[in-house]
Amino acid sequence: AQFISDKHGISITSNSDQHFQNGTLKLCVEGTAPVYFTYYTPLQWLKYLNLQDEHKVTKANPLTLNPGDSYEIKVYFCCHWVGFYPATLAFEFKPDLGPSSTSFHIVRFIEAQCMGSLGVELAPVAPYKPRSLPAWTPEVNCKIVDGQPPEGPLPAVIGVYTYIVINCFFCFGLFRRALLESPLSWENYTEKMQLLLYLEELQMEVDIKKYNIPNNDKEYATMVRDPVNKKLLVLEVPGVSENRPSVLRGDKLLVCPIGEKGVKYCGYVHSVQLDSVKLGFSSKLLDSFIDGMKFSVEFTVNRLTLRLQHRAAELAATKRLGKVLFPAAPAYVSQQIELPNLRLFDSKLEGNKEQSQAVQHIVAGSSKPAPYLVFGPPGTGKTVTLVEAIKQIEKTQASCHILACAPSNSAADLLCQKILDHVDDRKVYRMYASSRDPNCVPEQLKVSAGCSWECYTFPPKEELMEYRIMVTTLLTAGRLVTGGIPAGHFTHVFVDEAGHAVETECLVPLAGLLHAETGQVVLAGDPKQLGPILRSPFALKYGMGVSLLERMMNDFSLYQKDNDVFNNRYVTKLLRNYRSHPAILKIPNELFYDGELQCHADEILRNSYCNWQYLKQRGFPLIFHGVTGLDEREASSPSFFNRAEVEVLMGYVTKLLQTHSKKGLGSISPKDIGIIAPYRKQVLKIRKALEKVGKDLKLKDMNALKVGSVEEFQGQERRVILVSTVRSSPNYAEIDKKFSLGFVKNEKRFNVAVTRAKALLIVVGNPRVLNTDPTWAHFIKYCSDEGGYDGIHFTGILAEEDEDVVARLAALFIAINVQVRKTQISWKCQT
Ligand SMILES: Nc1ncnc2c1ncn2[C@@H]1O[C@H](COP(=O)(O)OP(=O)(O)OP(=O)(O)O)[C@@H](O)[C@H]1O
Repeated sequence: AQFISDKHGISITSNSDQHFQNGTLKLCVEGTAPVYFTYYTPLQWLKYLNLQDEHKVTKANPLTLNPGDSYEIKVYFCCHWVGFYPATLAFEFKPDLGPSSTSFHIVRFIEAQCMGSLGVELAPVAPYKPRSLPAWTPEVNCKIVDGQPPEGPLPAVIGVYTYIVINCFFCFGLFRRALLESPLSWENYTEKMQLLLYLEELQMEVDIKKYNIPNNDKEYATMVRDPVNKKLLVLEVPGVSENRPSVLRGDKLLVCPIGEKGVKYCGYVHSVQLDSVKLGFSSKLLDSFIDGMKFSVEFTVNRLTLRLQHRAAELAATKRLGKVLFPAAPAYVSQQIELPNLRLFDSKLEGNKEQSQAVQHIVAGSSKPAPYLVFGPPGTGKTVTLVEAIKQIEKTQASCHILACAPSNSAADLLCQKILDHVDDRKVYRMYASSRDPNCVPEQLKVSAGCSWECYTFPPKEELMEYRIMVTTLLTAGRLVTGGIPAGHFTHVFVDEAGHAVETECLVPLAGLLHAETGQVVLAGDPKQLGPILRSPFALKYGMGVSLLERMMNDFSLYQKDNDVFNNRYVTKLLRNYRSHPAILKIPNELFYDGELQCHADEILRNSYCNWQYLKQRGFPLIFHGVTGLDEREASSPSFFNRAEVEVLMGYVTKLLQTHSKKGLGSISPKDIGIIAPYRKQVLKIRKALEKVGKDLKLKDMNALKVGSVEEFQGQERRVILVSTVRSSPNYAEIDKKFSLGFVKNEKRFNVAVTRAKALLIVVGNPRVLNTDPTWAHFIKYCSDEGGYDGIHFTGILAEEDEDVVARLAALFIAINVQVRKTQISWKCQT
């Protein structure tokens, strides 16, 4: 405040409060005595900004400003890069020119935003106004009027598992702590896993309550009728698509109309939109509903998934899975396993001894009852190894039934698609949960692999049991247990991306379905990629952040190296990367895999962008494009977007799609490109922009260009990957941490994002913000050293830039502990 305030009768203004006009800054003098204007300077070196005044004021050439005078300084901004450019200017004056005269300073902030028409189109629909809800205790002991659930099977009878929640609340300090602190063992397994689940649930309860909306004069919720299905009401829930709050199709919430006491209406979620949910209520509410009616809203934790995990932890004990979950090394070295001779479906695997041996061991069941582990860095062929083993078992073992699972729907879809390459689709059933949005089901799976996507009703148990291969997410596999599929029916359970799942999730397809002695479990994954996502700091502290795959690798000798070799009867480590150009692999290989990863990607494919005309450096198919955008939000949605990054991304997408087949460069279609962005809003803005690009280029299949979060890309690959990091202000780091969002300071997310590309990787982000994270700093330096840096000027040495400002403030005798407040005065010029 001290430095931005006008002083000694001098005021510094622009012609207009809001916008620069003709780039002019005006100094006005209103005092009674003359003042000497001695110096002005931007406090950072600004390549794109140029200040000029007629008198060419310097210390050696000061200008006398008399009362009533005004003096103009012209500000020129010239930049080729879209983005947001703030700067701090300091103006120095003296009351007289005597040698002992002390100068005084006035500081101004200016901002320039350089934007194209697309950026203008994507502007916030309304200024961001976060909803701050007061703490509120809902009425208890009300009559609940049930609503209309979405079509599909309702949760069947599973244990309720609530008793211990209360129990654990009161006894936590006494015996529970000892249990949590003791190492996990088969003896305490169920109890400890359940306790960790309760801790997680307690945190979920605390988190979700913050979103409850009271019904008072200031705060209330309103709903409108869904224009398509008049029996549904639409409730605005900003942030719901980023799990803030976490609400899925089939979940319930409670509303209470203003003035009504003692009754609440239960609404079932029929679909989750970006910032709203569609709810099914009883006709009692619908009949009296009028648009604009005021309600209180209570969100509830969906306990179904928790109950499935509790049940799995319990069944693990009753079904005696000790030998599976705590595998012992065999007491004696059993005879050499006879490995089957196999003709592989995917002939590529024949050239890789580790992969083909892993398939043989899995087919032979040589690790039983211990799980077989396939682990290794990205793109080393874990998924294809699993898929090959599934196909071989299906082909060679007439009585087999295979359950293939993954933590997410997109990874399970990928598994299913790969299986269908060679297996008759009448033998495969892709089972979806009712929470799955039918619009996200890949087209190929809509016409094969059962028809469950359409109506979410499942065939009778007997019919289901006839399918040779069942593909589900880990949690949806719980339906098979509920549906009474007997233990042992599935002879093999495969879990891909197992490192991404909480152990109790991974238990769901095992406990109750697997025969402890005869069943074969296969886990594939990479502990260096995305791990389990948890809310409770206690659950994390006491070990729930370690996946089953990681626990196996850490704790059991049969999965560890003996004399520097792994025993491939139990475990295979894959190290040949078949996906990416070596330049793309270099940083993750150095940072996460001790340089062990070897590049074996197909030469023609991996080099297919090495001569792309828009590369900064021929032969180096990586671009880091520095953009200083703004991380904006709109209306009441907490999700972020960055228009400047969308514009830069679209520039590249257009160039890519316009690059026709040239020498060494295949033509590319939207399905070969993927765009990864960390926030839902950015994903949507990118999709909107892509529609425009698709129209301009007259492309019909633009929807095939996948845009999604890192979670949606885990396990996926594309010829070209673009990454938008969005963050441009370091101030939001806490939000990212709290909600497990964003790229900064999240190594695993970084690792997954940069290892999806085969031939070209383009990262668009703010180098100043990313540079505060050592992993990103390493990556940006690498791109710059190899000539792959593009975009705004960036020295790469942030500390130096900061010191520069500090030094210059000091030089101006301005105290350096100023808390610089941004945008006191903000001019925007559009170019
Ligand atoms: N032996 C091989 N020879 C040639 N290509 C292979 C071989 N094994 C795998 N690939 C190819 O490598 C790519 C990556 O394989 P896959 O997706 O199975 O890797 P992953 O280890 O599961 O990766 P991620 O950890 O990222 O999920 C695929 O395009 C696959 O076809």
